[in-house]
Amino acid sequence: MLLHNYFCFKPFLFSRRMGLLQFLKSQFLCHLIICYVFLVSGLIVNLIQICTLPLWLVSKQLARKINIRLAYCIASQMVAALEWWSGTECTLYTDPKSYPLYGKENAIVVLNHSFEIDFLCGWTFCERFGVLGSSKVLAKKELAYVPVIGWMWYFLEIVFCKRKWEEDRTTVAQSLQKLRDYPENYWFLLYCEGTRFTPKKHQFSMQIAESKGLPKLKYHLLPRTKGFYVTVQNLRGTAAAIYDSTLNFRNNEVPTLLGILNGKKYHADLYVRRIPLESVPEDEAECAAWLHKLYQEKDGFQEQYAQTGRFPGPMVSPPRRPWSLINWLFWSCVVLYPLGLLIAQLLSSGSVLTIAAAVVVCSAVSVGIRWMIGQTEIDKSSNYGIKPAALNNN
Ligand SMILES: CC/C=C\C/C=C\C/C=C\C/C=C\C/C=C\C/C=C\CCC(=O)SCCNC(=O)CCNC(=O)[C@H](O)C(C)(C)COP(=O)(O)OP(=O)(O)OC[C@H]1O[C@@H](n2cnc3c(N)ncnc32)[C@H](O)[C@@H]1OP(=O)(O)O
Ligand SMILES: CCCCCCCC/C=C\CCCCCCCC(=O)OC[C@@H](O)COP(=O)(O)O
Repeated sequence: MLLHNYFCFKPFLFSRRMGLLQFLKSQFLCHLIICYVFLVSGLIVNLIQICTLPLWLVSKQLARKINIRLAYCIASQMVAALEWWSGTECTLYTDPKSYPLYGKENAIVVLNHSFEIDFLCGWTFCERFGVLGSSKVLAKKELAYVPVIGWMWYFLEIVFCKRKWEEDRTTVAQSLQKLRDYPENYWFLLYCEGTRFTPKKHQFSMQIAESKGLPKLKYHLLPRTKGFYVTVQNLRGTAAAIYDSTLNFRNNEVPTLLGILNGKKYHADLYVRRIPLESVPEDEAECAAWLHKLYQEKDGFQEQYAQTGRFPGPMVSPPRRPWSLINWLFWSCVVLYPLGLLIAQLLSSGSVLTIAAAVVVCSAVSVGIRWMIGQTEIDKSSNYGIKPAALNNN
């Protein structure tokens, strides 16, 4: 019961209306198994990543390729939870001429930051276009310390920022330069809003828009232009295009990672416009103005979605691939078999002390995972964007 409360799930009673599978998906034991597989296999992968360190000195490109596959082992488990466990559907609205290029070139993805699982939907599209292991992001530094994902990112050469421009201007540019000879295609994700959308942050950022004489946005925070400019300048000649991506969910749903774990099915719609990188101005002020205009257009697309329930352009549903499920089944076998043996041994030992110790370890794992899930929750979002930079409690 204690463990159950940590996960804050609504108690489910098996009713005739609810299928057996749906009932199973809502069970705490299933969640515990999924989280256990994720955590233990993730830590094993982190350990293997550490073992690749000497290889970086001998063959950097080989070390990168190995780490791309290792990262896939972790990230695709979360994608499997979304597409195979919860059955969430992902529809793409895009120009059919651009479609064949997705996954075949390096690109900078500009995405709205309004949903707790927007990063996971991004990952799902990465998986479907074969760039999941290599995908990158400009992430806040705090995420580097999150076990499994944050540690994996270190080996993936993810670009971290402190959201303090005086410090970021050199470190971000240096990290981006290192990606110029990356051996496989990647998408570099940039949340130009810099933080997740909340009504308070929106109000604050619109005051800034007003003070700058910029039109107000209804569905986005005012974009930060410096990270965009530095990314475009440093990836020019390497990235072919900007993928301007606007995400929303059907039926005004507010998706969460806990919902996914609970087997709740959502329907994500993503509108993507491919914009050749050469059409982004090289001059910093013009580049900033270009980004502000882009966000005004994105706001228009969200307005259209709110009014009509769809984005412009033709729809396609890139098919889900079996690899994320196969990867999950593989890691389940690897880590559940020894766990089964251990539990059998524990029970046959009959030692109350050992069983109590096992329960304590199990509770600690649950609390750890709950903290990790908390990183995705908007009500635990930082104060960034509502206070002067010096007072930020990231
Ligand atoms: C076909 C399919 C296509 C697509 C599929 C979709 C996606 C898949 C792609 C890839 C997936 C890969 C990975 C996904 C996995 C996980 C990702 C998870 C999470 C990571 C996300 C984060 O951590 S977001 C937070 C970190 N990132 C950023 O902040 C990026 C944006 N920020 C910037 O660019 C900033 O400029 C900065 C960080 C570089 C520097 O920060 P600083 O605070 O110092 O900012 P500025 O100097 O820019 O700020 C001052 C200027 O901003 C104006 N402004 C606007 N609003 C405010 C406000 N509320 N408060 C204060 N200031 C504000 C201000 O006026 C200043 O303007 P100037 O004109 O003076 O610049
Ligand atoms: C197989 C399923 C396993 C389920 C258990 C998964 C446990 C969760 C694991 C890792 C969670 C960490 C993921 C990191 C991604 C968080 C993305 C994010 O949204 O970051 C917020 C950042 O942009 C802005 O931060 P603020 O809004 O300023 O604060």
